[in-house]
Amino acid sequence: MKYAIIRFPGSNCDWDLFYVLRDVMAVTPEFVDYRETTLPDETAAVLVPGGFSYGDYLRSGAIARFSPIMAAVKAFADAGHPVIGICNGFQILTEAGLLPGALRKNSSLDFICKPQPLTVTNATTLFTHEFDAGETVMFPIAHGEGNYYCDDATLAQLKQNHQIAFTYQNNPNGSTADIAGVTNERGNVLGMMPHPERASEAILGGDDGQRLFASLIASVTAAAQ
Ligand SMILES: NC(=O)CC[C@H](N)C(=O)O
Repeated sequence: MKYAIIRFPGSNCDWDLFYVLRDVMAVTPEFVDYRETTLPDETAAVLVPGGFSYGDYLRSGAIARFSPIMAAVKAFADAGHPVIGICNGFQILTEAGLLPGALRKNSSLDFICKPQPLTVTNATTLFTHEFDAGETVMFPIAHGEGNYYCDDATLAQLKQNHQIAFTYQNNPNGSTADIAGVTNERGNVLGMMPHPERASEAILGGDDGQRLFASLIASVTAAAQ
């Protein structure tokens, strides 16, 4: 089983994810170039990393969504397989229509880089079942466009379908309803602005992020049996 990490021009958290998957979680990651049109054989999950794809021109993720690989990512998600987008990956997945809502500039208009306490709002997803519901975890954020927006009707749906996975305790960027991470309605696609891959070893200040990857790996392993 492989964990496909998509690399766009300007991705900069690709190695962070690769390192955590291979060296901390002991699974097999593989980089996939944005110009590819297919995912590697035996891909069990797709991870869209953080960064500044295409220099964040237009809006973050607005150009990356047209990359050749994105049709394969969409087909993979449509088939019910797990896809996670972190930071710029979240921005790309919303631009691609795989997740509801949009990411706007932080309300302060500043780039914000600091650890954030989050509440695990839904601990039953493919990506969060190793957490306890309502638990506080610390993940860093590092973004200029992390201000999650959706309209009232979408927010009502997100709440009704339990699609809000993580919320900020001290909303740093103006996000609607303190939302830090959401899933699609089916629950197999997660996007989040905070970085679990930068919180997966005690030496980095905390290892809460490991349980997100452990959740994903357990879900993928169970599905393969
Ligand atoms: N680390 C990231 O992916 C953040 C970059 C992101 N494109 C932004 O909003 O600034």
